[in-house]
Amino acid sequence: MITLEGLTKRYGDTCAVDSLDLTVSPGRVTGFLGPNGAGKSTTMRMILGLDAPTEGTALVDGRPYADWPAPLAKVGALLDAKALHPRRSARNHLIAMARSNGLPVSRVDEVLSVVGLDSVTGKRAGEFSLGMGQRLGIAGALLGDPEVLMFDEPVNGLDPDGVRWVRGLMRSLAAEGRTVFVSSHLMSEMQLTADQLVVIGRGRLIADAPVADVIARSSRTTVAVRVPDRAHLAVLRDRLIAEAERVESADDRLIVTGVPAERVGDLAHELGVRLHELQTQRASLEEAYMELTADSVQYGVAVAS
Ligand SMILES: Nc1ncnc2c1ncn2[C@@H]1O[C@H](COP(=O)(O)OP(=O)(O)OP(=O)(O)O)[C@@H](O)[C@H]1O
Repeated sequence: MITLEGLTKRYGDTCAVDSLDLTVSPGRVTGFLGPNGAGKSTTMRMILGLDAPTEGTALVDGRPYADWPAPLAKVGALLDAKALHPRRSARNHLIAMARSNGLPVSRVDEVLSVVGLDSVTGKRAGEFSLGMGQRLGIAGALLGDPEVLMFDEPVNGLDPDGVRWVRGLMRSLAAEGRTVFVSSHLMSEMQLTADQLVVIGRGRLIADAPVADVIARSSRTTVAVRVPDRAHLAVLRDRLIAEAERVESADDRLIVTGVPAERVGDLAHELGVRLHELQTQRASLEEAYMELTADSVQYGVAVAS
């Protein structure tokens, strides 16, 4: 488990992370989202003790990362896949990591096989493609068989097959009861991979909720109702207007925002209104995310929609 309390990092006038309170729980994949410059990498660096907080604490299972006697066996992380010795082979890179952290060298071949690099173990890291570098970085994160895993943009540079592989890996690590904390800008991928979402903007917490809740709360999630009888349609519309955020009508249809389909169905039943269709039209995570972060984007240009 990762626990952040009042975590703050200032660089001069820039507040990169602003009083962040957060618990990242085991047994699920937690997606860490936010626009460029939101403070995701800075937060992850502070959890790993690579940056000192200006205020607040970042604890892993109740202790700062550096206080664990074998940190790599507690937390595995991929922050920067390019941070490799260019002339060292994949295997030697991992052997050096294992030796300096008191981990068994026998684990090296196991993790190389898990990430699918067993055929290129002798190749120099400097000759690796971006995707191979990502896989080697992930191998390094898995080396200590840690309970907590953090990945900063792990699918960066991976082909579709690699992206699917990372998705399966994250899901299986969480299913084993580990804490998996992963940042990404790929919303479609996060929608498939994550159970819980943490969204930050300008260093502040915007949302911490299950993926399904983030989508359900989006104003782009609506309920479509088809009512064959016009008088019934008007009765149901008038009743819904009292509790919905918005009700639009067109022909024999109502499009309702802010009331779940179950409630619309119950109301129709109460009012004796016959329905021909009742369907939730869910927003995509991307739509929900764009709405949540609309006020927090620092580096952007207007896009005509
Ligand atoms: N070493 C540093 N010195 C000064 N400012 C920094 C430093 N590291 C980060 N920042 C600033 O802190 C803010 C947060 O940056 P950070 O890299 O954590 O964001 P991020 O959410 O990871 O962004 P991205 O999605 O672009 O990777 C930015 O304004 C950035 O310019």
